Amino acid sequence: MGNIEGDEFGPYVASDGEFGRDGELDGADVLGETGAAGVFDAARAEKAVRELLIACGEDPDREGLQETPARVARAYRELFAGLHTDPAAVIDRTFDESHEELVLITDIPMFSTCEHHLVPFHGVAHVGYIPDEHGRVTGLSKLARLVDLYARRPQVQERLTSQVADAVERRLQPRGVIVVVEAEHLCMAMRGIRKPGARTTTSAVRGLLKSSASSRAEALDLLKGRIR
Ligand SMILES: Nc1nc2c(ncn2[C@@H]2O[C@H](COP(=O)(O)OP(=O)(O)OP(=O)(O)O)[C@@H](O)[C@H]2O)c(=O)[nH]1
Ligand SMILES: [Zn+2]
Repeated sequence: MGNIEGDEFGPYVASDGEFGRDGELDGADVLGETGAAGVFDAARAEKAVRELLIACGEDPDREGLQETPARVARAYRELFAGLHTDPAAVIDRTFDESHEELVLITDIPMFSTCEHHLVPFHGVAHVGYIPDEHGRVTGLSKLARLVDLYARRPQVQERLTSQVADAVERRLQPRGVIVVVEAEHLCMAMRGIRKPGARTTTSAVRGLLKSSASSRAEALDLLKGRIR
C-alpha cells in the first residue's frame, strides 16, 4: 500500500495508476460506535469505476472517459468523507452560556447518498436541543457540520437522522434533542417508481423533547411551516 496522504476529506492512498490490487484495505480500522473508517483507496475506486463503465457497455479508453475513473474516485472520496471523520472531533468545543431553553437551527442544506442505489438524496435538516442544567451549548456551525459528516456516508435517511440526534446527545448531554430531515430521493425520482417531488420526512427525538408534550410542541411550533 502506498503512502497515506490526507486533506479536508480525510486520509487517502493516492492512485499510482496501477490497477488490480486485491485484498482488504490496510488501516480500515473502525472507530467504535462512530463507524468512521481508516482511509480511502483511490486506486481501487478508479479500477472499480473503469470496470463499471465496461460493464455498462462503454469504452473507458475513449477520449471523454479517460479521466473519468480518477474524477469519480475523487468525487466519491468527497461524498463519503464522513466515513473518515470522527464525529467526536466535530463538536470539539462547548461553552456554558446559562441558556437553558431550546436552541434550534433550521433548513440546513443536506446532500447524501442512498446506500441502496448510490444515487443522491437531498433536502434539509433541522436540529434542535435543550441544553443541560448548566446551559452548555456549542457553536451553531458544529450542528451543521454534524449533519454534513453523517450525510457524507452511504446512508438511509432514518439512520442519518438518528445518528445526528445521538451525536448531539453524546457530546452535549442536553435535556432534549430533536432532528428532522426532509429529503427527495433520486432513486425514487429518476428510476424505479419514478415519483419526482415525493418527499420523505424523518424525525428523531430524545429526552425531554420525547417525554414532554409541551417541550415537543414548542419545537414543532417553531418548525411549523418549515416541515412540509
Ligand atoms: N427506509 C428507507 N428506504 C429507502 C431509503 N432510500 C432508499 N430506500 C428504499 O430502499 C428500497 C430498496 O428496495 P429493493 O426492493 O431492495 O430495491 P429496488 O428493487 O431497487 O426497489 P425500487 O426502488 O422499488 O425499484 C426501495 O424501496 C427504496 O425506495 C431510505 O433512506 N430509507
Ligand atoms: Zn435508493
